[in-house]
Amino acid sequence: MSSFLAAFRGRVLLSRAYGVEARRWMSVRPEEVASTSTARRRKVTIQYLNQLRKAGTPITMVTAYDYPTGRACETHGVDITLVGDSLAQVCLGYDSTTRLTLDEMIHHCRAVARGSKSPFLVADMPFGSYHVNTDEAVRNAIRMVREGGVEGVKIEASFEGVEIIRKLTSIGIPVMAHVGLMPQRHTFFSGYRVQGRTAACALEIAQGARALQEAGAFAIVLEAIPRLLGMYITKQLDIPTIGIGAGVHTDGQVLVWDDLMSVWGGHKAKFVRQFGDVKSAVESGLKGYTKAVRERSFPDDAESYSMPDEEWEKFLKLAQQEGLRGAGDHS
Ligand SMILES: Nc1nc(=O)c2c([nH]1)NC[C@@H]1CN(c3ccc(C(=O)N[C@@H](CCC(=O)O)C(=O)O)cc3)CN21
Ligand SMILES: CC(C)C(=O)C(=O)O
Ligand SMILES: [Mg+2]
Repeated sequence: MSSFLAAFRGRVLLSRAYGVEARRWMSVRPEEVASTSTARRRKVTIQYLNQLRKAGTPITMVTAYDYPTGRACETHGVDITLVGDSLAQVCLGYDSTTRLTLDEMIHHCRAVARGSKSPFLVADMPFGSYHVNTDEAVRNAIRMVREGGVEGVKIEASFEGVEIIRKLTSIGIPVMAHVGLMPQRHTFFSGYRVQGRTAACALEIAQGARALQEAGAFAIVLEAIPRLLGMYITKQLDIPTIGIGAGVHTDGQVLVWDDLMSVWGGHKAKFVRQFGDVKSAVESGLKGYTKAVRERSFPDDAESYSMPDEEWEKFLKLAQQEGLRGAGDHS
């Protein structure tokens, strides 16, 4: 499909989903979006992401699980903030994302949403919240939008996600697909394994990705697949691809906050690069604090409060009259 046709089709799909207001809104330049009367006043829209893709400007996506990380993503110009279900492991201490409940996810979405106004805000639908049937998936996605305040949802699925994506898109909930390594299926696959290393498996992933695009996904995460396959799927599709362990030729990249900031002390996948060193900052901060408290160098006078000398003298007299025991009165 030519990119013109794709853009047109995307526009029709979105117009159908969002109505006349969206058609007007979508024809404005992205830098103007913030000043339109749209409710969220987002700077980063689906249209803007597609423009980045067409311009060959890589899209940046980072996970966030709370208000301060949401604020940081906003302040430092991240394009998409993802409330990933990695939340379960890096933030809540579960051993798998499959343990995360929808209520827990929504609780964190609300915090991130309060801190993140301009990046496009997407959240993972937790394991089990979209698997039983399409009606339940719709009901739960609506909760994530209405209660969680997210703009789009992400689901880990290949062909089996087509119907859900079609339905959610038709009612105006943008869906990001996620193929390749699907962490919510780690038990079935006996671990977190690179996917698509054989011709047959690669073909299945490529065809699945195409089907999810046709179903209406606005973007797709490619996780842990060979870089050649990441490049192939990116060329094949008209929607942005966001890679994590899918090589450098995808339209964008995503990493887990705790991985890229070196907070996460657990297993580190091959695709992780540590750009920040929060772990060292935390270590030196806590060591310094506990040492200063123990040697009574914290707090100093500037970090505590004073009172007028005459009030202090009056207080001591009053306290003595009342029979209180205090400073210099312990013997
Ligand atoms: N901290 C963190 N980062 C993540 O990226 C992440 C989470 N947690 N939790 C949820 C899922 C789990 N993910 C994972 C976990 C492990 C590997 C991993 O170790 N993969 C092997 C592949 C080995 C192979 O098949 O050759 C690796 O060595 O990279 C990959 C993705 C991605 N998600
Ligand atoms: C790593 C990203 C893509 C994710 O799904 C998560 O953080 O849960
Ligand atoms: Mg996830």
